[in-house]
Amino acid sequence: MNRAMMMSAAKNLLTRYGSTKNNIYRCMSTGKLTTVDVNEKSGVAVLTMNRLPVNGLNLELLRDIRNDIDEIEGNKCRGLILTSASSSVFSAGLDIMEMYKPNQDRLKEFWTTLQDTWLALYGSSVPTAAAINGHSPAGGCLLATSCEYRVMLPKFTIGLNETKLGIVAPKWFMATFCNVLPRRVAEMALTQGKMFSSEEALKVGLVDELAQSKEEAIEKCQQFFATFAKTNPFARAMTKQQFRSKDLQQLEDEKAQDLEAFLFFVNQPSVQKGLGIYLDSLKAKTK
Ligand SMILES: CC/C=C\C/C=C\CCCC/C=C/C(=O)SCCNC(=O)CCNC(=O)[C@H](O)C(C)(C)COP(=O)(O)OP(=O)(O)OC[C@H]1O[C@@H](n2cnc3c(N)ncnc32)[C@H](O)[C@@H]1OP(=O)(O)O
Repeated sequence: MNRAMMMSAAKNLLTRYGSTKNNIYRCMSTGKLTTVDVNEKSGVAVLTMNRLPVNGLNLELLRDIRNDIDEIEGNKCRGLILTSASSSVFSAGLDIMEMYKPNQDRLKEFWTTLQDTWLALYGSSVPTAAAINGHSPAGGCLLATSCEYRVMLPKFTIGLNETKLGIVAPKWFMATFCNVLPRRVAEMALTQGKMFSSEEALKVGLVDELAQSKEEAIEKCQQFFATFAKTNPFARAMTKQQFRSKDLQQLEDEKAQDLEAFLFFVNQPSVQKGLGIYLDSLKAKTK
């Protein structure tokens, strides 16, 4: 984060917390594929992804999540908990249909919106946590690891499985993973495309706690936010943003090249072939 960005972030935060210390605001859901419910007492917003069956991250869902994050920030919420309306899938990651035989204009818009959603979530000044109430591969894992804290239900899986699909996780996916896991564990898991069970994820630190139900997971996320009760929100947010500034700045600087690399990679005939085979294998499962 450069000096100008830092000053602007500081100004935003001062405006937000300066005069509103004791007020609680209600956030409104902006999208059709998400809902946002605010606990009026705690001021914590629960952002629920609701694109069933698997919360595949298509352009519209990403837009809704992005707009919700902006609204939650703007409405001075005290925390953001990301979760899913499905009882078995947090998010299946990027909707592969967006990348398979794509319309090129939409493909550009899709990737740019993913970049912006990540910048907004990873760099959010509001405390963030994920209540991971289902499987969370690839882009689902990216969303969860972009948050500051993770509580997961048992018997699901989470990880960056891109190498198993013949694709490469972009640098900022990897940086997000490395912000959570020891570097050695992250490198092994990334190269293997490893999906961790909930129990394994807890053991390596990919998630912070397990919970037996979604309600319990949300409660544990709220308890995490309560650990900031005696901290100054401005100092807290600036510390988080400075801690993450290298990763954020890198994507800000390389956004155009990252988009170009994505477009080039996705349009390779061998990648298209691989995506088609993978989609068929997913569909064959349900027959
Ligand atoms: C130098 C490099 C520069 C740039 C890099 C370039 C490019 C690439 C980077 C891209 C990074 C990619 C990130 C991703 O997120 S890719 C997506 C990865 N996701 C997965 O592999 C998950 C696949 N899904 C599953 O494993 C299971 O669906 C899941 C989540 C465990 C749930 O299982 P279940 O409840 O049994 O549900 P089904 O499998 O029956 O699925 C129901 C239905 O949904 C369809 N579906 C599932 N996942 C996806 C998906 N990700 N995209 C699109 N569609 C999906 C599935 O086919 C079923 O469809 P149907 O029509 O049969 O009902």
